[in-house]
Amino acid sequence: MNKLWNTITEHIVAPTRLTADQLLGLLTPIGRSVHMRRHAASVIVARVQLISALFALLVPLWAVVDVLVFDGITATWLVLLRLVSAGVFVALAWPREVSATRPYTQAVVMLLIMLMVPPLFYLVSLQIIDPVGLTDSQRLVAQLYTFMPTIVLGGLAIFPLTALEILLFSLPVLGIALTGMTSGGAELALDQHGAALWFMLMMMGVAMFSGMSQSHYMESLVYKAMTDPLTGAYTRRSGTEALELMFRLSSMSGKPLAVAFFDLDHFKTINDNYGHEAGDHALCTLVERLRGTLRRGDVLVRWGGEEFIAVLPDMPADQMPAFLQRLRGAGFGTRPDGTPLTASIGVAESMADGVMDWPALVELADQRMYAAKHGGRDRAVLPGELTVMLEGAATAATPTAASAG
Ligand SMILES: Nc1nc2c(ncn2[C@@H]2O[C@H](COP(=O)(O)OP(=O)(O)OP(=O)(O)O)[C@@H](O)[C@H]2O)c(=O)[nH]1
Repeated sequence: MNKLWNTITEHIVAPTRLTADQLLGLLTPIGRSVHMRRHAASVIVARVQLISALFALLVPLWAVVDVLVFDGITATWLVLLRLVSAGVFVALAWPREVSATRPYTQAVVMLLIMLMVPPLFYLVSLQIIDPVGLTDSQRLVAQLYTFMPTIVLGGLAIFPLTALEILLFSLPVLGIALTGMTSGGAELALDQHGAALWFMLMMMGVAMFSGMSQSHYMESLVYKAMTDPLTGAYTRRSGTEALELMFRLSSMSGKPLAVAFFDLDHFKTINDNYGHEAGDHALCTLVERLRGTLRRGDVLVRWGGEEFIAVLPDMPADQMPAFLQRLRGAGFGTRPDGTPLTASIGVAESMADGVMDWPALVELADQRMYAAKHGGRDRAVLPGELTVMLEGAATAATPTAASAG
């Protein structure tokens, strides 16, 4: 079964492989990390600006065709419509910074506005052009406008969007196209409506496939640039960027942000007794276990050699014991001699600790990690200096119950 899955995903998203979790991430943006969301948002904003700049030039230029083909009044209305559309495109193309706090919202709004202009142009053009008594050339130009919603659906393919996003962006465009078809009078017969709809749905499918591949490719590149090659955790540099953004977002939304600082106990003895490779293996196992426990949207950072921090958005201090229970269940892996690998953990939470910025939050978690070390290791110190013992945490096969003291 696994082999079949790998073969399928290898061919679909070659040259990279796709895990079930990654596939879920391509279907819906829910749970995407802030980093990925910000990268996707900056790609979307940049592309919207580029296409809008192009359309800001092309849309008024096409007025020459309207003037040559249609009568004076129709051409005047169409030219006016073109000027309004070009104005919207100019506004979208205008140089601007990607929002530091709400990049995704900005990207969605800009993309939606850009996508709605051509279908709305088509809808209004139906009111301007009288379908009765059109000459051949007038009919040809008018029919070209009916393609606008379809072109927009195809255009979605150049954005790194998930399947759900493509669907949501397509719905208003399809709605306008249907409205246009039903108000287009006798010019478009029902059989043509069917073909046009079928074509639009196909375009939507192509856009979905392309958007998902782009998202996956973008995420792979971003992932490579941001992660530590040994463990796959975020590097300290990308981790601090994520922390800064997540702290700002949590302050704005009034939600708590927690940081758990992990330091493996007596890690040096693994290197000394079994070699550096065994030490590397232990670090990778730790990250794998932590990953299994963290939620989508949590961020795991390799802060230093055998020090890691987990950034946990929307995690109030009173949920920490449950979080530690889950950690205990997964364990941190074993030493080469089979004994459990243990860690000392310091946890800080923005609201319970009343900290004003992310460096203070990390500093506090670090201090509590040291308190856990000095208290005897293999334990966690939480806000309010509550200590949670973690004995046995590393025995992956036989998780034990937590005891707070
Ligand atoms: N194998 C391996 N070892 C590393 C890596 N990065 C740091 N280390 C080692 O991690 C060890 C950290 O040792 P210490 O800071 O003395 O801490 P410890 O032995 O874990 O003891 P306590 O923290 O006091 O429990 C050092 O020996 C580093 O060389 C790495 O990427 N791979």
